[in-house]
Amino acid sequence: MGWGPGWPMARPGMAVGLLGGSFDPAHAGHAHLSRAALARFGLDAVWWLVSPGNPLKSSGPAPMAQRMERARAVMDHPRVVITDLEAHMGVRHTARTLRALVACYPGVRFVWLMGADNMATLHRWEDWQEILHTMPVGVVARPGDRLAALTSPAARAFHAARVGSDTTRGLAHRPTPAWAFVNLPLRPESSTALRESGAWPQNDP
Ligand SMILES: Nc1ncnc2c1ncn2[C@@H]1O[C@H](COP(=O)(O)OP(=O)(O)OP(=O)(O)O)[C@@H](O)[C@H]1O
Ligand SMILES: O=C(O)c1ccc[n+]([C@@H]2O[C@H](COP(=O)([O-])O)[C@@H](O)[C@H]2O)c1
Repeated sequence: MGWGPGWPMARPGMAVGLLGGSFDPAHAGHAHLSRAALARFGLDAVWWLVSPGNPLKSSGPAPMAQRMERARAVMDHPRVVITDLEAHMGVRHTARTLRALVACYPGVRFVWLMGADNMATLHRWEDWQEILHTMPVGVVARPGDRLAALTSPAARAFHAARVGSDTTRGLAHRPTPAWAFVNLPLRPESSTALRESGAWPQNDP
């Protein structure tokens, strides 16, 4: 598996945040998280990894082309790149994705980004400890999930690796394991709410 045509460019030393997600559909909460991550973690770019399908979700998302189109409409920012790299690589488990990207982009300082809800369940992901050893992790507050994230099995297991809130800007350059939690003005948007409201096509059966 190697770097391919159409993949985003990144120079060694660049700090790049990776926001994996179902984006079914993308919404203003994702855009808010991305802008905040650029500022709070001192990132040069954020790449959205629009997932072929969350390994823990039983029903598949809407077709990739539809989700990519919506993502591009929601997030039009010079430093945010919308990608379907996991589909190209044929992977959907994050540990495998991160392994591949680190190998394909030597010298690039990646940070895995996620909302607090995902930090709360990280211990159920494949090779989740490896994720924390592969790159620093930046977690962004989400309504209702702050406490669950900060008391989660992953947070407890990696308690000593938590970076203070005053030093999050250099997160990408920290030795691993390192993770940071940032409290932002919370955004209530969720893809579930949009699907339930009928504003987004139902999943394929
Ligand atoms: N409003 C939000 N605030 C902070 N983080 C968010 C927000 N919405 C989504 N995220 C984060 O963005 C990433 C991708 O989210 P995802 O595509 O699953 O959207 P979602 O709204 O959580 O979807 P669903 O409701 O289907 O679970 C996840 O890490 C998630 O925690
Ligand atoms: O690797 C795993 O086992 C794993 C389990 C659950 C979720 N993830 C990833 O977490 C990201 C957020 O997923 P979602 O569905 O909450 O948007 C997305 O990139 C998923 O592939 C990964």
